[in-house]
Amino acid sequence: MLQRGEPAAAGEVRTFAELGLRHELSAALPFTAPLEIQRLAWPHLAGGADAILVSEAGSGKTLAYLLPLLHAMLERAGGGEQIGRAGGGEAPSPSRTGRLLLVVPTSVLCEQLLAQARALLQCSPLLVAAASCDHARGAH
Ligand SMILES: Nc1ncnc2c1ncn2[C@@H]1O[C@H](COP(=O)(O)OP(=O)(O)OP(=O)(O)O)[C@@H](O)[C@H]1O
Repeated sequence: MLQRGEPAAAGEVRTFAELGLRHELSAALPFTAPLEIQRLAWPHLAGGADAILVSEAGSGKTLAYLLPLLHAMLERAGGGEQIGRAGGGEAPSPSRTGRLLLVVPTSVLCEQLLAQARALLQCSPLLVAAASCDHARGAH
């Protein structure tokens, strides 16, 4: 479990580039500097470890898990090569990238996460989709 105030394993990095975030993702990101929870989470989640992220509301947890997990998928698909949408290339198969399943408790959060993931993936060939069971079950 990672708590606020713990020293970042990645050191006092100041930018996402210093964390090693792939260009396909950083190019789509409106920020250059990671927030504290994003610095703390990075080495664990990008390295494939399990982690529970704990910090106050609005502290940046969404990108803290989304960026390293998408980064890891692109690493599996492209290794050191940048892979992009240029030329209309096909999306890499899930057998190369792995699949990422995000489960959130409400359809509103689902919509917000979908929009954020789509924005982040505008320069990469990964595909994103969402499903909500609100209408089918009358519950989230
Ligand atoms: N590196 C960053 N630099 C500046 N702003 C950021 C950064 N990362 C995220 N934000 C912004 O911070 C705000 C809060 O982010 P986010 O919703 O991910 O927080 P959260 O911890 O998941 O909140 P909650 O606990 O309410 O779900 C958003 O407006 C987001 O765009």
